[in-house]
Amino acid sequence: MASFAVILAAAGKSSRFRSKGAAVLGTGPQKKPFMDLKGRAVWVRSAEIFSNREDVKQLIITVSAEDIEWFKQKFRPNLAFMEIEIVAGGAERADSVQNALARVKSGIDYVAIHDAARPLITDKWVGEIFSAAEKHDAVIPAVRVSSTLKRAGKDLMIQETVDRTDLWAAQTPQVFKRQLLLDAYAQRGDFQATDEAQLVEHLGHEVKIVEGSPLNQKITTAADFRMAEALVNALPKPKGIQALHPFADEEPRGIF
Ligand SMILES: Nc1ccn([C@@H]2O[C@H](COP(=O)(O)OP(=O)(O)OP(=O)(O)O)[C@@H](O)[C@H]2O)c(=O)n1
Ligand SMILES: C[C@](O)(CO)[C@H](O)COP(=O)(O)O
Repeated sequence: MASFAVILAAAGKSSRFRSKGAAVLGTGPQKKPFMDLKGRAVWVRSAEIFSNREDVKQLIITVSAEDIEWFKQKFRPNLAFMEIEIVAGGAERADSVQNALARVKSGIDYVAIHDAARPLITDKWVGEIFSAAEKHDAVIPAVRVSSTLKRAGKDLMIQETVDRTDLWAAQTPQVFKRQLLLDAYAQRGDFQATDEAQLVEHLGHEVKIVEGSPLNQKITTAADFRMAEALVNALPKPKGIQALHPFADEEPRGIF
């Protein structure tokens, strides 16, 4: 069986989430990975999909250095149960991932990087992406762009319509052969890639898309959080988690 390390990126500032007038939700940092999503924190919902898997041999989460002590106290049971290592995040997402990548054990075959802010991931989708990674060494989930795309100036006046043919919106978990990702980051310099695939593409290595689901949305704004609240109980529950959480008895209202 191939082995996977999973890096959960959760060290962002959530600046687009904490928009003006956003309700203060509970105590602690008002950051999206820590928000309670129908009984479980956003990051816990993302992590549990991976921690349940036999092929996941290491779980690392990036947390902003300023939040680490609070995070350790607040989520001590979850961290202990899922055996998650905490790594201090960096200024940008790529910095955070690089910090975590340095901690991946040498015997691991593949590294998956998942936005902790994508809590609606399912075991089925992860299985599809992990299987594809064993064939292609570098894979990402993505969905076809379905809206017409416009480029606009700062005045929001449209400058052009962008041809959306063959355009895809990248998602996570992005999965790579461990050495390939190490090589990609070694070449990074100070390039602030917004996803890991860009760095692997820069190496000239092919990256394969696995068609994903629009339900694997990233919580960026408060409106995204409200959408996630509406969707979360419609998704299949992660295997083996039912007995551990207070909302386990809620039947998923199937939209699948
Ligand atoms: N320096 C950073 C920036 C982002 N992330 C993580 O990467 C994921 C995707 O990033 P994004 O949605 O942009 O989160 P934020 O950077 O927090 O959002 P914003 O740009 O609104 O501040 C999130 O789970 C975020 O916590 C990270 O680990 N380290
Ligand atoms: C990695 C990602 O989710 C792929 O779409 C996206 O690039 C993250 O961007 P963000 O600005 O860091 O949320």
